[in-house]
Amino acid sequence: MPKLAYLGPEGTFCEAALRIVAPDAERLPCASVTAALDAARSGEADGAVVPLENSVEGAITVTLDELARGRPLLISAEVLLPVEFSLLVRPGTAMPHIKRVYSHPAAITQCRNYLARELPDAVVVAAPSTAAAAQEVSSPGSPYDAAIAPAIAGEHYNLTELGSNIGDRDDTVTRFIRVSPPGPLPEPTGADRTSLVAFLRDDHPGALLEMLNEFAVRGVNLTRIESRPTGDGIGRYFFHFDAEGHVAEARVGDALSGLHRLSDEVRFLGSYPRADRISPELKRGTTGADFAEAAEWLARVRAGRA
Ligand SMILES: O=C(O)C(=O)Cc1ccccc1
Repeated sequence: MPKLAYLGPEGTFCEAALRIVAPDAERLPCASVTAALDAARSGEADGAVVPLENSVEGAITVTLDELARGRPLLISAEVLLPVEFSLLVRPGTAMPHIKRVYSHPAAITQCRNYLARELPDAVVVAAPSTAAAAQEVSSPGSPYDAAIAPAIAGEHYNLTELGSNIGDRDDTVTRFIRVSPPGPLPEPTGADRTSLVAFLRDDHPGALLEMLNEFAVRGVNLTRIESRPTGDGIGRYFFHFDAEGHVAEARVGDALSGLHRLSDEVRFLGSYPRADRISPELKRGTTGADFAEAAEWLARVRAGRA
């Protein structure tokens, strides 16, 4: 039974995602995304489940930055989890008593309209996770009056739900990933995603366009691109890419080697089945058979047989 670290404590969305991706795994709650990934890196856990992006708020940047640096980890699975937020208080607290609200930054930003409408004067403070906020609010001496967290966290920490489904949109989805130290890749399924990070070799006009071109000319569709600061000064960025397909497929493998040739460093972050099971539509000339036929043709040319 694998042991998987996750952003705890019990009751986070991350735990719900972990239960979907690995129902039988032993769970190791951690205080932060960094701590969960470190547990996977050190061998304290066999892997970790962490949030990567949200359909409303975008990237969970701590995860992007952690995966780009330090000991490499590979993504082996993803989960799309619909997220619904509740306003949770200690029993007996009424709306007018709420002066300080506590929650994970991604939850706070997704409940902006509700907070502006219902609690315009409340101070809103960032917590390490939604369930950490609920746990804190449940302690009698807490300086916080309410937490924004999954309803299940309210049950777990004996809180009362004063508002349910308080997110600005009711179709919000968060994408979580399972990562582990490098090892055999999941087999291609025909509906896969490949994640990677690329660092520019030198800054020049069209540098990003050249990177994108490596995907475009091989018919590889991108599902996410993100620039993140390297930390080495203003204007210095590296890039995260999610692409349709598996590195074992010719067009994806070729695009990655092209990117490798023109980048300072490419860090491969994994090829794994897409949670939505959507297969890419391949343009004529970009299928595996097309690449194989072209390689055979080139071999004939080189052998003087064309
Ligand atoms: O804090 C949690 O419960 C998490 O899993 C992180 C998070 C927070 C808000 C939306 C999605 C994920």
